[in-house]
Amino acid sequence: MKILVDENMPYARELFSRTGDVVAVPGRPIPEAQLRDADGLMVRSVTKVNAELLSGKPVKFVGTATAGTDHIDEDFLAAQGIGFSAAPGCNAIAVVEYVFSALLLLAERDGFQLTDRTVGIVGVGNVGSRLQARLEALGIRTLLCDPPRADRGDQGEFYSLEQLVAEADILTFHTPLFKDGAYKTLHLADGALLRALKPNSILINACRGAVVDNAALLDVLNQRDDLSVVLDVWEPEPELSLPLLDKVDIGTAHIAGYTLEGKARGTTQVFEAWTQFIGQAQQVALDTLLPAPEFGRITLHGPLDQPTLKRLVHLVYDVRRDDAPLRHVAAIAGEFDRLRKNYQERREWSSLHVQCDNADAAELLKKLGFNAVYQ
Ligand SMILES: NC(=O)C1=CN([C@@H]2O[C@H](COP(=O)(O)OP(=O)(O)OC[C@H]3O[C@@H](n4cnc5c(N)ncnc54)[C@H](O)[C@@H]3O)[C@@H](O)[C@H]2O)C=CC1
Ligand SMILES: O=C(O)C(=O)[C@H](O)COP(=O)(O)O
Repeated sequence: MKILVDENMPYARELFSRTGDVVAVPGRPIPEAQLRDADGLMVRSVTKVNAELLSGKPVKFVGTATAGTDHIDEDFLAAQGIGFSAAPGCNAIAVVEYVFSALLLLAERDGFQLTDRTVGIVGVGNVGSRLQARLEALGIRTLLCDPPRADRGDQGEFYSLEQLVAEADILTFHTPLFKDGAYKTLHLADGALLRALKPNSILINACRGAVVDNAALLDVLNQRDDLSVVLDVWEPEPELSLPLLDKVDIGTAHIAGYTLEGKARGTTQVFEAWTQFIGQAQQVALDTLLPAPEFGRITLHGPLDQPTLKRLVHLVYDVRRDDAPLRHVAAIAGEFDRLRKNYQERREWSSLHVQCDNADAAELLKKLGFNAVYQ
């Protein structure tokens, strides 16, 4: 059995080689000749999987080690009887921690308390719901917008996008990219929405670039200098708008989900789906794969206020480490993907063991996802 895996999938070689011969390939562009005798194809979001790529090829199963699936023609796969699995939720914690890193940075820069702000979350799935839980643990008010969930009658209070725009100080997008249909998200944040944002709002997009109309955003930023903008994703990628990058407060190369844990979960989720598909079901415990983190243990004396939380969060991950390199190389063809391929190891907050001498601080840090104890 031959299995093609994207070279940007940690642990793929060691896992998939348990079931066949593994060939690691770049995802953009994928070397199509390698598909002529491949049984399995494991991709990331940069590979468009459709009739053009797979017609006439023997591939029987496609896995994507990602949460988003807009790069996959699922109807085509189903029509051809090709098995498919994505990795829902694999990197949701990473995206949440990216958002926190950015917000704590902007709060320090602009001198505000996050507890004085209302956060509107658009798309309340794996990312959005974890973000809500952590914000609420800190006492930060959230407003949720998720029409598919509201229409399904899911528990919770859901608001319209218009209500979020009218009330939220921070608006953060965590939807899939749907190009059409009842819940279309293409250009969900269009010129009218962007112009209507409250004064001094923060806009965050860490889902898919085209959920925010990037040309309209640049127009609005040329007219309004009160907005702060955090963009991890761009329209289009990898050729982002350099004038827009120049205008945003934080700009990164689609790496919000790139913790080692998040990527490894993506690999293990599709590996488990593949082994089930070929009738050799296997399960993988993530902690048997991951190395010890660079910073493992720290002692926190006293209570947890916002500046202390910011220092702790930034010890694990400071978003500026990804903003500066993008600005440095964005004008050079191929560098967006190179930054992503050579991504410096990043870990999740749970990798940091925090010993606290304050019981409330320990309790809160645990709720936020740190490995905290009171002693
Ligand atoms: N920047 C990055 O590195 C990453 C980006 N993503 C992107 O973020 C998206 C969300 O990720 P997850 O939370 O894991 O996905 P998910 O599928 O768990 O949640 C998406 C939520 O959006 C909701 N939704 C759908 N249409 C909507 C609409 N028109 N308005 C408001 N809400 C809508 C869905 O009902 C669902 O609850 C992914 O589809 C992916 O494109 C995900 C992980 C990493
Ligand atoms: O999971 C998703 O959806 C994402 O956006 C991934 O973090 C993107 O990473 P790549 O698949 O493009 O490496």
